[in-house]
Amino acid sequence: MPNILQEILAVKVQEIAAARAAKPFSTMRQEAKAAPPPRDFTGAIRDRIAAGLPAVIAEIKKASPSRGVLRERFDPAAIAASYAAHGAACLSVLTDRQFFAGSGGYLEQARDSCDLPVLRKDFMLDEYQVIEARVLGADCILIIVAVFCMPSPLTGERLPENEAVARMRKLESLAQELGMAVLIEVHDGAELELALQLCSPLIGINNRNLRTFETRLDTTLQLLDHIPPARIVITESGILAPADVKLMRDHQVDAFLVGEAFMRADDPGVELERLFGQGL
Ligand SMILES: O=C(O)c1ccccc1NCC(=O)[C@H](O)[C@H](O)COP(=O)(O)O
Repeated sequence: MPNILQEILAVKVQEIAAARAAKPFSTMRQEAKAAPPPRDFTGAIRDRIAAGLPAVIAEIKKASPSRGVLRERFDPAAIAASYAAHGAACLSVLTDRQFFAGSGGYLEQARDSCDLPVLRKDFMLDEYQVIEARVLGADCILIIVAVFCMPSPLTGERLPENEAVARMRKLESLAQELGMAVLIEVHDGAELELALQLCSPLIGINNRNLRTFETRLDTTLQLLDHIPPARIVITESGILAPADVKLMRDHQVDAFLVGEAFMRADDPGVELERLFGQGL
């Protein structure tokens, strides 16, 4: 039985093939030149931390495979404006349609309604998606290391480690060439070893196991000591209460990626302040 990540990747492979057939890579490259200039995603996080504040990447997602529909009344522009008014450092917008009810249009609407840098939250496999992210206006892409450690949806074979790293490096260099930041996401020690072979400073530790959905904040605490101080640790998933924020900050984790807690609230920005305290 394929796990959810494998199911998602199988769909991505088809989506990428269809997108490439509809608009070639070279045309997308041209379109990327006309995209709005990138905003400094890493800088926004560093500035918050340097000021002694939590750096919150506030997520915009209508639904998820583990939770179903999170928010019926879904207006990405209004949510982004509320996040900006209540102290978010950056946005994360789900663009996957089939599993998260997202879209590239949501990213554009969110980015247009504020001046925060935006992460395109999707399952990146191919350079085409990186260019597409920039065309949409994204300032950061996500590289999920688990994606490159899975058996391929096409061949059923697992990539050797050096090949997995080479593929991730290709995506990372293209993103950097286009002026975007890269958030590298890991869930365990083996993935972290591969992530540290890339050069982006942003290391996301996903507390959620994307194969089983089990979410444990301990995941961040266990991996922390293995991350060199030059990298910025971002704890992702399952941050629901002020006590979760305190636990992380007590361990010097000051950057957060939060979705569900905000999406379930009447006003996501007000919930951000409630969770992280006023004065952001
Ligand atoms: O959330 C899921 O169900 C999920 C399933 C498969 C792949 C990824 C998935 N989620 C992406 C995320 O990691 C979260 O959107 C993000 O970290 C925010 O988490 P949360 O605050 O718990 O919404």
